[in-house]
Amino acid sequence: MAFLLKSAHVVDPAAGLDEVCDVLIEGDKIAAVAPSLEAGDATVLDMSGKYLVPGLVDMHVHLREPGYEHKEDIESGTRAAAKGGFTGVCSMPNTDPVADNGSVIEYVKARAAAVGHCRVFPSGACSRGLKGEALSEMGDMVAHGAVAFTDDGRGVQGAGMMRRCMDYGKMFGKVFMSHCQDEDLVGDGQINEGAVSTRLGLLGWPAQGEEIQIARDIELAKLTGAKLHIQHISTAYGLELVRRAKEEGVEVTCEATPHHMFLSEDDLDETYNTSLKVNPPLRTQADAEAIRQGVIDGTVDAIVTDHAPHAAWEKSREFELAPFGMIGLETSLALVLTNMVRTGKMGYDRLVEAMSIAPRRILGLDPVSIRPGSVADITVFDPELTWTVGEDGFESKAANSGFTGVELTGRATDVFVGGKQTLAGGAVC
Ligand SMILES: NC(=O)N[C@@H](CC(=O)O)C(=O)O
Ligand SMILES: [Zn+2]
Ligand SMILES: [Zn+2]
Repeated sequence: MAFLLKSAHVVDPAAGLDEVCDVLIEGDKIAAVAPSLEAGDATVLDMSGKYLVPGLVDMHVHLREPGYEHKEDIESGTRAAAKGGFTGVCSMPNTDPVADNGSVIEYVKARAAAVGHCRVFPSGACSRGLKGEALSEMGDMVAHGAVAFTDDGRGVQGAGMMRRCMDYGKMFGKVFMSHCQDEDLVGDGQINEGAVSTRLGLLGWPAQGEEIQIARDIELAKLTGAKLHIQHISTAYGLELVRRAKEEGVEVTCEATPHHMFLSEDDLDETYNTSLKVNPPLRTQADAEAIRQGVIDGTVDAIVTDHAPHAAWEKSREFELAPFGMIGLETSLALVLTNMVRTGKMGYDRLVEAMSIAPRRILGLDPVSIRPGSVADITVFDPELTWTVGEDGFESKAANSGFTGVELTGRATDVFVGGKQTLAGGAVC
């Protein structure tokens, strides 16, 4: 199958492209990129007015399969990813059974190959059963295609355990993605500790409950030489710790979510909207501003969703009993376009770095670029398309978005994965 994508505004800092041109896809590869290409036998798609970028990758996604298919499964989660403009996602291991050995990794890959609407790069647990007690089968998982290690959903509580994970696992060359949460300090904390938690009568979760483990893991990365990636960073000081470590030359990267960039504890009110209950919690407006600044200046390497679907009945409970997490795959690109690019805070090139180039680099995936010979993983979006979150439902099985009812401008229209169209005119194929 061949496609000629005509007259799109191509942005790819890795290829030095920021101009209107045509892109020819033949088979699974990009065959040509030039101002005016002949169609030949190719299907011609007019992309004028749209932006075309190297396929977006979300390196933090909970697909929930195996075990929690009532929340999401690999088909529905990757369907949501395609709708949101993604060509690939990194799946988290907090499934049932936990992805802590090669057979669960193999299962995720096989399901993704059979029913997926995008590529799935599985991550594997650091510790067996996410218990923080014994090492997972890291070598077995890597042999079956795991791209990273993480106990996401929990912090590894013991510093000695984290050290052993890093010391052993670093021989596989994969990155350690750290969910930073000191359970003793956070306890049953529900939202950020401060005036809002006091007013709403909810137990507080101090910033230090996250920052202590960020500081610890940076020190452990220095001790072991392992590659470290801080997940869903939410506080200004946590980001400052990463900034300083980078300046010192430590191999550390970090990611942030749109909800930590564009929402804050001040969005929580007496409605006790459980969609706003996330781990780590929404912080202060100053924290959100610092995270946005970090995305602009590159201290935040990657924008991720931490797409965490839950069934309606699980979220429709008392705030303290509802699980943590919100969905994000279908809103991430639009939120960044609306709040960062349209407002002039950052350019399309920075968006491509944070949502496409950096995630692949951190996970050690093959780079994708808009140039001849590259794999044809491509995202096309209309920067002028205005829509309201949730108005047509979600492709995800879940609806626990913190942005429902918000009007956004910009949306993915077409996606290609290995030359195969997975989103066409806004509809998942
Ligand atoms: N982020 C969340 O609030 N929830 C995640 C776990 C996690 O990412 O830590 C989940 O699995 O539901
Ligand atoms: Zn987490
Ligand atoms: Zn997560």
